[in-house]
This record gives sequence, structure tokens and C-alpha cells, in this order.
Amino acid sequence: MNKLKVNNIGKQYQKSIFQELSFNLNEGQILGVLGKNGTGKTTLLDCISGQRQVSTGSILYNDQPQNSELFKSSIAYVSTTNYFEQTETVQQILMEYTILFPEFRLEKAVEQLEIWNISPKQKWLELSEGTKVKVKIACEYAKETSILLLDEPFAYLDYSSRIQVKKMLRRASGEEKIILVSTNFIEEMDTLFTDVLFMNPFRYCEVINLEDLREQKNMSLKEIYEEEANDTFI
Ligand SMILES: Nc1ncnc2c1ncn2[C@@H]1O[C@H](COP(=O)(O)OP(=O)(O)OP(=O)(O)O)[C@@H](O)[C@H]1O
Repeated sequence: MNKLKVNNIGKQYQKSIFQELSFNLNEGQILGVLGKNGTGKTTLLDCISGQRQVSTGSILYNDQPQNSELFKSSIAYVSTTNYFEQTETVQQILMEYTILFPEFRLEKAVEQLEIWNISPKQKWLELSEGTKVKVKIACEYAKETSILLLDEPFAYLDYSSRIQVKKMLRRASGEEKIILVSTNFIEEMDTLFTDVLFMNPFRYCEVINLEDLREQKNMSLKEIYEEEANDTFI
């Protein structure tokens, strides 16, 4: 069983963003990283991806540290950073991925773009913000990695696109990926997440199984989120 192990990590800038955060995730799990603006959702995903360093603690994949080749080649990350040239076409982006990432499967990305009706001939600058997000998701999903991180993938997506992306993520989870999604969209996520993590600087944070939590409280994820927010003034 492949496992991501987050071991007592903390991140500090001038102030502490999070501390003593520990959890394990296995293949097939889809973790929703939730919490108000500024609670450290992006920071957490950046730390797991290796784009930022944790201040304390460690992150392991199958017992291998973040600087190992195994770890680096196991992570795909849809971040909010804009990493493509304005004038390059989607086709050129696909070629770059093919050259840069041995784990990238071109046919899988092409298939996903076709499902979403995105033409490879279009230039990056011609794409709407929602379409740009979908191109990034298709490219990162098409990397054959065990871990897929997505930072607020739903922000620019319309309702039907959100449904499409959720469908794709469920498929990815069936392909035995470990998936972490940060989002401020709570309402439609009961049917996506297997687990949730409420980021809160004033409280001990842990990963909780969503089905158990909903059964225990007899509430939807949105109601649980609101209760959490009221409880702690986050
Ligand atoms: N490079 C940095 N230097 C100092 N502080 C930073 C830096 N990057 C982020 N922060 C701070 O860390 C905190 C968490 O930011 P982060 O972007 O991770 O939050 P978030 O939960 O993703 O927010 P949002 O929902 O708005 O995207 C914020 O207070 C932010 O100002």
C-alpha cells in the first residue's frame, strides 16, 4: 500500500501558519483541505510538493524523504502559479511536458482535453481562466504519479466544469492516486472527498474521514464547516 506520511510538520514566517500537523494518506483517498482565507491551505500543498520547505517535521512517501528521486517523481501539482508562456499553444505545452517529464503520458492528456473540448491549437493567452485551469489539470493528471495535489482547482470553473473535474478526480482516485484538493467550494464536495482537514491556526488539526463525520453529526459538509467556523471564529 502506497502511503504519504506527513509527520509533525510546522510552517513559520513572521508568524506560525500551522504546527504539529500529522496525517497519513493511502492510495484512493481524496483529502479536502478546507479553511478560511489565509489559514495555510496553499502553504501546506506547496510544502508537500517541495516548492516550499517546512520549518519543522518531515514528509515521506513510502518512507522516502522529499529530496529522494522516488518522492520527486511521485508528485504532480496543479498550483495557481502561471507557468506557461502567453504565446505558446496547448500543443506546444503538451510537447514541453513530454520532453520534461518522463512520467507524462501524452495520450492521456490529449484524451482529457478532448473530453473537455479544448483545442490543442489554441494559444495560452486566448484561453479563458477556467480553460487554463483545465489544461493544467489535464497535464498534471496525465503524469503517472501516485500523488496529485490541486490548489483551488474550482475557483474559475462554472458549475458543469466543476462536475466534470470532480468526475475526473474520482477516476484518478480509482487509479490509486492519493489526491489532496484545497478549496473554498464546500457545497458540492460531499460527493468528492473521502477525508477532510480543517485548517485552523487556533486548534489542533487532523484528517477526519468524511463519511464518519457526517454520520456522527448527521450534517452535510457545509453545515459541519459552518459549525467549525462558528466554534472557532476562523
Ligand atoms: N512568502 C510568504 N512570506 C510571509 N508570509 C506568507 C508567505 N506566503 C504566505 N504567507 C502567509 O501565510 C498565510 C497562509 O497563506 P496561504 O496562501 O497558504 O493561505 P490559504 O489558506 O491558501 O488562503 P486562500 O484561501 O486565500 O488561498 C497567510 O497569512 C499569508 O499571508
